[in-house]
Amino acid sequence: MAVSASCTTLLCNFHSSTVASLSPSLCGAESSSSRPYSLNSCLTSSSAVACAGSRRASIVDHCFCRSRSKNRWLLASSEVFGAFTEGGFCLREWNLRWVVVQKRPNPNLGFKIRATGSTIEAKPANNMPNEPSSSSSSSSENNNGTAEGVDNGKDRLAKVPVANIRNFSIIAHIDHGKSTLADKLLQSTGTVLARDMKEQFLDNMDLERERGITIKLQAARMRYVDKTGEPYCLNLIDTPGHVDFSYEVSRSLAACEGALLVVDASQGVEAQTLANVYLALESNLEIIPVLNKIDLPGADPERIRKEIEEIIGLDCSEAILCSAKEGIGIVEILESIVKKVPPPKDTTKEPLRALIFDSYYDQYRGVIVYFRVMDGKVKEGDVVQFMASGKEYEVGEVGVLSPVQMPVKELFAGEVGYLAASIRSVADARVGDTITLSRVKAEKALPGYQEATPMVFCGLFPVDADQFAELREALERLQLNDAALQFEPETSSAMGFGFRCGFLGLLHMDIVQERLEREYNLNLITTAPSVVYRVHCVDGSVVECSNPSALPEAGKRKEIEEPYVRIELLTPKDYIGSLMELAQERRGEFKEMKFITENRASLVYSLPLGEMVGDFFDQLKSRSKGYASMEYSVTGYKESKLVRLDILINEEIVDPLAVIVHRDKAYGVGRALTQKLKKLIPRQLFKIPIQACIGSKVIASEAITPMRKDVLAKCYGGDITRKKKLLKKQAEGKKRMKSVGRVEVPQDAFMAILRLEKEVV
Ligand SMILES: Nc1nc2c(ncn2[C@@H]2O[C@H](COP(=O)(O)OP(=O)(O)OP(=O)(O)O)[C@@H](O)[C@H]2O)c(=O)[nH]1
Repeated sequence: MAVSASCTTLLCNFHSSTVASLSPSLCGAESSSSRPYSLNSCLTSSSAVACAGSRRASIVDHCFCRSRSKNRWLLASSEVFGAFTEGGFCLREWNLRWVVVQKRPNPNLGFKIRATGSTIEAKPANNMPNEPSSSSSSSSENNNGTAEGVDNGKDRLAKVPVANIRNFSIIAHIDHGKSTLADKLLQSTGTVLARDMKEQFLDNMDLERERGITIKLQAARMRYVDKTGEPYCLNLIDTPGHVDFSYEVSRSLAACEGALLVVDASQGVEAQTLANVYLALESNLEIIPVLNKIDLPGADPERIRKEIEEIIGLDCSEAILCSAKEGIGIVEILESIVKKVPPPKDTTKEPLRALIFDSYYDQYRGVIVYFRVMDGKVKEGDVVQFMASGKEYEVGEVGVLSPVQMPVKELFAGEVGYLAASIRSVADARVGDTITLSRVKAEKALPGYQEATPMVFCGLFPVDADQFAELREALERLQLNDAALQFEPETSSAMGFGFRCGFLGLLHMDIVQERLEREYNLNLITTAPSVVYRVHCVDGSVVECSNPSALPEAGKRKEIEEPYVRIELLTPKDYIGSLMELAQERRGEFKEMKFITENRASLVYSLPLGEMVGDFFDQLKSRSKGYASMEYSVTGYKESKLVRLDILINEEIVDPLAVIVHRDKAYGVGRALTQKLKKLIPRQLFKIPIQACIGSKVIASEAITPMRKDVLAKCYGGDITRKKKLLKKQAEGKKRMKSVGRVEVPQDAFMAILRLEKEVV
């Protein structure tokens, strides 16, 4: 039965908080849901616009109000898919939207609003094929949980029994196709409209799209009706693949019961495939192997199937052959998730325990917390307590991520969702904390996550000193959504005021720096990255030092320890030699080598982390023609013969150029660094000496010759005394300039150390 209504073409846009403050009875409207709405303000809003064009939109979370005086109905929605961009009005914002229709639409049906020319039609979603609509929170109340007449995208907010919930994650080595597969799953379950689909849908940061990598984990709830007609709720948690972000992977795995292990059918098992599989096995997840990219000419699924069995010991007889790009094998994957991933335990009756796996700060709603309900249930209005911080808040909204936020009434054990409770500080609701109810507290918190510890540090200084306050604010904001980012103020005689910042790795550092420059318009100078050294002083104290220029004086130090990592390299056998050479050049201690298949070997080294911060990864890729991959984990600290190498430019120490190096490499580094700086620093009108020193001992020196003005140009003839006088005056001028002159050190110079390794070793 189609309910269609031609209507006045009025779309009004309100912020939910304004609307929600007015009661329907006050403004002459009846509501079919318990939410209050303001009809009057809706109708008189100046932001009402006529909708032209022939775009379509589907509406979720709708509710109806009727004007008593006029026989008209309003359809309100907290979210509208599809963009009516005509007239400069875009529906894809986080506001309540209203559409005036003349007949009351049936609230039990999902709706699509079709805008054609100057009319809007409201039709039940079932009658509009090809575009997944969604029903609503009201539909979740009405839905009886059957699959009859429902396609997958619709009713994804509907409650299904716990036995029909599947929480899973996708793990893979970087670029093996996680995000592409996630896109296809969203699309084929109708969670995202075909028209709205864009590559890497879950990667919503600009940087993620540009670089084609996943940085932050994302979650999406899908509805899948299996071949027998049984509806399932699938919660997908997408994870990043780069080694810097393996911390995020472990967080998402803790919220799941199963994982799709995606392996590129031409490249096979890579270092991070292994690392992530071990993480998944540790968390007792059901692993479903998926061989992706079978459309590639070089794909050899049979070989890779064997490789996975040999290396990981996982039964791959039922591995799914897939091409995420071409959409092959997607239904098999969905069926397999439903059949193989175990449902969560039904612990709804127990006191609430929900594990926070992510959070971010929204400037209007406070901290938004993403969590998985392990036991119990939580609903709007509940007073919850965050067990680690002890803070209590009243829940203002709970909802699911599908993948945009969609409010629901209640979340039960096994479900994944978000809550907003006007939480002011991220510290109150830390990732890894357990949420419980304030009136019925859980006895024990869930095991949380280890805190992410920054491994790489560097100084960030604004080029323009006036931007210091802006830099602090920008870092504070970024930190709200990136718990792994650390910073503290730092002062340097050469660079002025700035911050010493800690990152998970070089990629993380690069991303933060780029976001600061791009999103906050800051012009920054970054110093060379360094690791945290542990200095044992003669007076018995132990100092942790991430800033080479702050290393205690040689006389005060007893010994310096540096962090070591266990690094595993997976490489085709042809490159074993060159990779062993690379590891040894970087002071690596050989641990073991084994052939994981006939053609591929795994090399394990113990290596100082400081030697990896630099061009190690680039070297690994270039020496193996891109075929090798690596994975590392920090093992602890070890004593090393380290010294601080200072760089003096124009006889002044430039703190940010100081580096901590191994004693045996100091001369090589000193020489290469001074030569490199000579090329990078522009010539001045005076001579600039560049020296590398250990303590007061100069171990390498270079000089930048001055630019010379020809002061004798106008001095014709042979008056030698006049010429001498002019030259003397010029020499004095240069001396004075040298004493007061500032040498501008370009940004490239601070990064020179990163590109030295090849020249030194
Ligand atoms: N030919 C082919 N290419 C694919 C397939 N799946 C993914 N790709 C391509 O492989 C590249 C990497 O895919 P992504 O989905 O971004 O890989 P990812 O594992 O999510 O990478 P990260 O998010 O950085 O960890 C992209 O260029 C995709 O277009 C496939 O089935 N066939």
